Amino acid sequence: METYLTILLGLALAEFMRRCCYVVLHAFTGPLSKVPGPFLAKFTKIPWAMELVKGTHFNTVGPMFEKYDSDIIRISDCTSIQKIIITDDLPKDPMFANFRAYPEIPTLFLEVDKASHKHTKKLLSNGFSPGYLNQLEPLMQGCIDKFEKVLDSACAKGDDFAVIDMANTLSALTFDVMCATSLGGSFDLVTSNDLTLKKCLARALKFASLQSQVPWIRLLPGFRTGFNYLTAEINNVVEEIITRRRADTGPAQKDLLQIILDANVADPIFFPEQRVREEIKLFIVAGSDTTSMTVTQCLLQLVNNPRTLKCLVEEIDRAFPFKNEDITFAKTQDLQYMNAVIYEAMRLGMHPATMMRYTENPTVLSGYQIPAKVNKEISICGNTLTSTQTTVQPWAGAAMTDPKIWPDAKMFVPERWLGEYKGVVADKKDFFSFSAGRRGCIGQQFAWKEVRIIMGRLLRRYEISLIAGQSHERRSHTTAWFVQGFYKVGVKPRM
Ligand code: HEM
Repeated sequence: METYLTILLGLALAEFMRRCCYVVLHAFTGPLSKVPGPFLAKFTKIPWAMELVKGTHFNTVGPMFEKYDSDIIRISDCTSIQKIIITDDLPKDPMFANFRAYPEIPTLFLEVDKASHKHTKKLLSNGFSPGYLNQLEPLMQGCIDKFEKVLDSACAKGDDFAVIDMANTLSALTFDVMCATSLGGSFDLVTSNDLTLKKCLARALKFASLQSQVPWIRLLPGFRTGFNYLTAEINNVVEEIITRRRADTGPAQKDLLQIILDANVADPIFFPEQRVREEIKLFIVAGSDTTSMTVTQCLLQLVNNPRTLKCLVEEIDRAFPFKNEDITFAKTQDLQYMNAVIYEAMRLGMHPATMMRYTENPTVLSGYQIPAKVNKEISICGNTLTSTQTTVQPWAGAAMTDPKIWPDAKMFVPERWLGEYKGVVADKKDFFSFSAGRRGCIGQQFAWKEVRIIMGRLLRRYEISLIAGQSHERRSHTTAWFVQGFYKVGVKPRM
């Protein structure tokens, strides 16, 4: 018995030593060994995975760029990012399959196969055509009417001004807008101020991050039950959305929800019943907190930069001289200063970290030869595979605050989008908040309309002010969130 045990231990030790030798050899002679990076990253991905699960990668990778890259090759220069996502249009990293709730059910965002993605995008793009988006305006305006009522009633209670948690109120508003315009009806969260769904979505996204880094977690007993428990509220909302529409005997609808349901009827193999649910969840996630965070980011910058706030309010007052004038998609579209404020707030604060691609052929990025073939083990949906790719991750946050491209890169200067600033005119090709190319944001025009109209209506009717002493620290699990859990702004009706 003792001999068997010794042999077994010997074999385990030999295997351990073999793996260690492989890792060391790979670190110093492998195809990526010449690409600079933190020393530890040559041997293990664990520190990075921990950052990702905590949501702090967002804050820590930036400083790493000043010195390093790492074993996923992070690319921080604008030209190489354009090459990755537009010119070469590299395929999406298979690792994204690990983010799926069900390994075999993709969504538009989590589809990694080029042909299937193209097919899905074609199916869903009718829900984003310019003509169709314009028809959504009354529904969007209806949600903002309710937002104004909430602000009015808070202001009526306050002596001087009301303190509004804009991060959460706007999150409720954009959730309502998404459901009202595209998913069959608002849940009026802005009025109820119910944060249950928001918390549920945040839990689900955090869990998806964990699952992407530790894919075998799915194999644990009770995993599915636990996950369903964590996401119960959002699952109920999705069921309600589907049941409501399927029971509707009124005139046929043509919204995004109907497009998704029709895709299931037309091809239940490509678009099974569970996929209907997953796509609806995707649009709720992709289309609400991204937009609310953008508006919050604009407000945060404006209350901290009174001169800019004054210029923007003046522009809005010139365009809408009468307080009760309709503030519409069409009339806000050409507000130059407003557009510049939104671009600049997004440049500083909306940095997608999800644009991972892989190199099919050897390619030069940021001056380094990146091989197409790196033998490394990756885990996809719980199965370990030997991958023959190099993952490249465009790091938009570093590119959009690169001092070589943006003078006073860390400062909020909307004027750079209106003409020359310190000898440089901002180039929209270097702006990646919506990504770009084939995998760029399908909801970009939807978001622009929504952000402009919320900002226009808010600043035309209310004076906003800084509530000092708040933390701006954020974390990210696919979408960003404030560590303090809120962002407060002072609000007072304008005379
Ligand atoms: C200001 C608000 C928004 C921002 C900053 C934003 C940003 C982004 C970014 C960066 C991507 C690419 C992610 C990647 O490649 O990994 C993306 C994709 C996507 N966005 Fe948005 N988005 C916003 C609003 C919206 C809205 C309103 C919708 C829907 C109504 C939406 C739906 C989607 C979808 C479905 C994808 C996946 C597209 C694909 O993979 O083909 N987004 N978004």
